Amino acid sequence: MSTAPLAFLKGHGTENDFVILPDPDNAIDLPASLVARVCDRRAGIGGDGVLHVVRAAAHPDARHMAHEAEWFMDYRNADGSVAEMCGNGVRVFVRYLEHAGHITAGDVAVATRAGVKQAHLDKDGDVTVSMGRAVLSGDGVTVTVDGRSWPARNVNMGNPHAVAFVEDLAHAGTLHTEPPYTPAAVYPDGVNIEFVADRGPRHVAMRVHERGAAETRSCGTGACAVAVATARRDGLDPAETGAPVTYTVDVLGGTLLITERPDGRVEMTGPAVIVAEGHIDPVWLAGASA
Ligand SMILES: N[C@@H](CCC[C@H](N)C(=O)O)C(=O)O
Repeated sequence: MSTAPLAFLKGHGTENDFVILPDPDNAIDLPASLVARVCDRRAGIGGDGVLHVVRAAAHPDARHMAHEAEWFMDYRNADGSVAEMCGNGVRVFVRYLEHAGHITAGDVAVATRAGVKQAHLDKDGDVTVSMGRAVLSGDGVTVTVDGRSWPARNVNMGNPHAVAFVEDLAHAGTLHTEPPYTPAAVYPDGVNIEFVADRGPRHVAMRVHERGAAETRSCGTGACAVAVATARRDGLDPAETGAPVTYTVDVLGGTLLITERPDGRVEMTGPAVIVAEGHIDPVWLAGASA
């Protein structure tokens, strides 16, 4: 276990917050227990997840993408589990690359476990990410909270989502624990569950219970899943009309703009903020790694 001081940054995207661990050569030993300790809001730094920043060529999960993207977002949930993709995380990852002097404003490709994502960093600080295509399938689940049940649409954005339309976001309850859903077999690897309420034409609000992190104040892949599920509910499909469809998605920590293009690509635009940077105390690190 390493006991050298470890550089970290703290960042957030619509208050989905992350501990950023720059590690270009993939030299850090990062077991799930250490990720969970780092993300602990009382005994650690605190975050919904870790953005482990590694050169694609240096990571076995990303080497095959190194010809397309220099950097790999090795994403970990707060409980230490590995996730395929994180939408808010990609925006913060891009903001970090600029902060560290690796890129300037403009276009950048980021390797993720859900493939290479093209991003654009605006001069005003917003980041737009081409998130790929949403895959909707019929085999959703029924989600239950406090005696109320809703059918939830199954949407895959590289990671799994179940999208439930509710009358009132308060009906999602406290979300301290994962809402029960049936049948469980639909999501063998777990699922992120979004609760959605209408706010106006092409405008919704959501809350989310994230796999591996409990309720968070935002989920970028979740907002994309919500926008596409809402478009279909509203009878809108850009592939049929040839016109892009944009939804405003309010999350507890801000607002994301989600556009689905006629070719099926989903784009997400939102803020990305670096809050602080420092070093993890080597003594704490040795204890946390033990
Ligand atoms: N907050 C993220 C999603 C992070 C991963 C998710 N919890 C999972 O396990 O799939 C986002 O902004 O997309």
